[in-house]
Amino acid sequence: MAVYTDINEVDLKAFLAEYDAGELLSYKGIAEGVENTNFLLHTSKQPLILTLYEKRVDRNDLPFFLGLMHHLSERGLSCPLPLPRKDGELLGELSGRPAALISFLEGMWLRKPEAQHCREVGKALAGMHVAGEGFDLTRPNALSLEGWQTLWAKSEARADEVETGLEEEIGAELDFLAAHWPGDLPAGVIHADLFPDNVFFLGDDLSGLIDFYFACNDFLVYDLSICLNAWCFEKDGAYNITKGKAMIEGYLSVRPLSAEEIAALPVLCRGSALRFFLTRLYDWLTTPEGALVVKKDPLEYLKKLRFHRAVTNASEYGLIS
Ligand SMILES: Nc1ncnc2c1ncn2[C@@H]1O[C@H](COP(=O)(O)OP(=O)(O)O)[C@@H](O)[C@H]1O
Ligand SMILES: N[C@@H](CCOP(=O)(O)O)C(=O)O
Repeated sequence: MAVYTDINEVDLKAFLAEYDAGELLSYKGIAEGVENTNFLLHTSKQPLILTLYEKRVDRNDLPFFLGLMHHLSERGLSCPLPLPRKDGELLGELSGRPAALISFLEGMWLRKPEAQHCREVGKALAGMHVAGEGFDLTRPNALSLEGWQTLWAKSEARADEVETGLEEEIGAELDFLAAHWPGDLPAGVIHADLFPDNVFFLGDDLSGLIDFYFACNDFLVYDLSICLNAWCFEKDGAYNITKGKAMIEGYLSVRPLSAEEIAALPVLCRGSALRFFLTRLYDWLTTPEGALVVKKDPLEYLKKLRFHRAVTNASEYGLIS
């Protein structure tokens, strides 16, 4: 559940008065999500999402996230559009938190995505990469090689509580990735968290992408590796090559991949599996029992990481050369 900050009607009405958003009819907290507090608002004009940015989001990054949604939306990507206030600002404040109003996106996320949906996600991801060209703000990826080391330093001593031998295994993995991470690949704005819960569908049609709060600048194909990890494994831990093939074909139908990008895919998949393992491990070890947020299982990503370690060629992900 993710309603960390409560709001009252008087403050909300005062906040809304800064926008040309109509009269407030109703509002309710949204239980889903991990990072921020979200409310669904109905006004006399339109449904809206109100997001209050919580502590883990750096206030200095908000112009990047909100500006990016605006940029992508203007270029035809279906994603939430931040509403400007009457003074032109995209950001306000409510209950002591930075807060924004964004447009409501129709659709719901798929609990059991199939290969055809993975194809749509591949297309939409490449569409986002193309639409992101020309966005003039930049944000380095705080969750790449350096950030992993920082996170690991906070969890390393207790890692073996989760599985014996982890301290050694992850230490070696970090060394491997530091030595083999690609130096130069096509880069741009990536979503960096395009998991099933951040992609909406209406029936079998993809209706839009949400949750740009990990977006940053990095290798474009790294984003594809994140999606292969998030969408193409089954509950039993097996990689589903049919889904992977569909996702890669969908991506390639919009944006080609160079030989260097293809060759780098196995190591990038290792990196993205490690990235989600590390954030989950940190949360696993530090979230107090009884907290209102659902802790995600780090071992799911350890299994994926071990799978990628055995991959020698991108064709094992379903890529047909
Ligand atoms: N623009 C939107 N349109 C419709 N629903 C949204 C929108 N943004 C967020 N939501 C709802 O709020 C939930 C949590 O949003 P999300 O951005 O993923 O939060 P968090 O960053 O905390 O993980 C989503 O699963 C969805 O139900
Ligand atoms: N996708 C991440 C967690 C971030 O959650 P989100 O609700 O912001 O997408 C994971 O699965 O570890």
